[in-house]
Amino acid sequence: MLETILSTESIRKSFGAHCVLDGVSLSVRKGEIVGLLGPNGSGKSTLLNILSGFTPSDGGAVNVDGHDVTGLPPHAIARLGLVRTFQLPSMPHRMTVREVLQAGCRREAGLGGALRRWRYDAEVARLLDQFLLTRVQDQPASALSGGQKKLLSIATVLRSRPKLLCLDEPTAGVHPNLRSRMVELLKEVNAQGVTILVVEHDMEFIRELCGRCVVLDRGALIADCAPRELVENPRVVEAYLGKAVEKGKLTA
Ligand SMILES: Nc1ncnc2c1ncn2[C@@H]1O[C@H](COP(=O)(O)OP(=O)(O)OP(=O)(O)O)[C@@H](O)[C@H]1O
Repeated sequence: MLETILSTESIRKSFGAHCVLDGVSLSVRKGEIVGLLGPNGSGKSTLLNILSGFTPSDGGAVNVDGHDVTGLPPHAIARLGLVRTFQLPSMPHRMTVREVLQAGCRREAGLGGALRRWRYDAEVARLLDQFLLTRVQDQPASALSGGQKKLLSIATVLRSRPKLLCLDEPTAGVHPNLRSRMVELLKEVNAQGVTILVVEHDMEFIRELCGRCVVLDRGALIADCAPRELVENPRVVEAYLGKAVEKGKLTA
């Protein structure tokens, strides 16, 4: 039985009178790649924001690798091993791609100047190569394409050697060729021991990448199953389309 790396218990969140998360409990085991799915507005990003400390919940608890992180700020949660990327990564204007990656190392490994940075050059070069960014390493990070920014944001958070990587729509706006490469990359990252929770609408991507999916609808968990089982699940079909759907034709 694999150990649990992430669990949430009865997470609740409302914005004014709008209840966005209504008691969400889920868990992720070490080594898994789990897809977090749901129609637009179902609360996926809000849940990710709560897990990573960017938004306070109204109730419930979050546990990361045995630590109660409920209410902790993002940097404290990151130090415990949970890092995340954003749907629309923004990049600094005055830093090159390489400089962004060099600044991404974890505190205990040291951000402290040229000498220590020199020791990380090999790893930066490896990440640039792995994430197809070597050619653009001297360009301003803000000048990258949308897809390249997503790759850079994943590479950057990996510098802190996370235990759990949470991705918010990594393929949105990304060319299909790069999408396939992203599946390979994330599988490589996972094989190196990083558990992954990924919010995504692209069902093909989910099918190729994830071993398991959890589905949110109107703030409640309605499914926890293998990706191939999604089209068989009437609650999921109903949530996405509001009607029955031909087998294999479910799209998010
Ligand atoms: N800061 C906020 N203030 C008010 N309402 C918010 C806020 N953040 C999110 N919401 C609302 O909460 C609901 C869920 O939003 P959320 O972004 O979590 O959904 P999502 O499942 O990630 O959607 P999508 O797939 O479209 O990105 C939406 O109705 C949204 O308008």
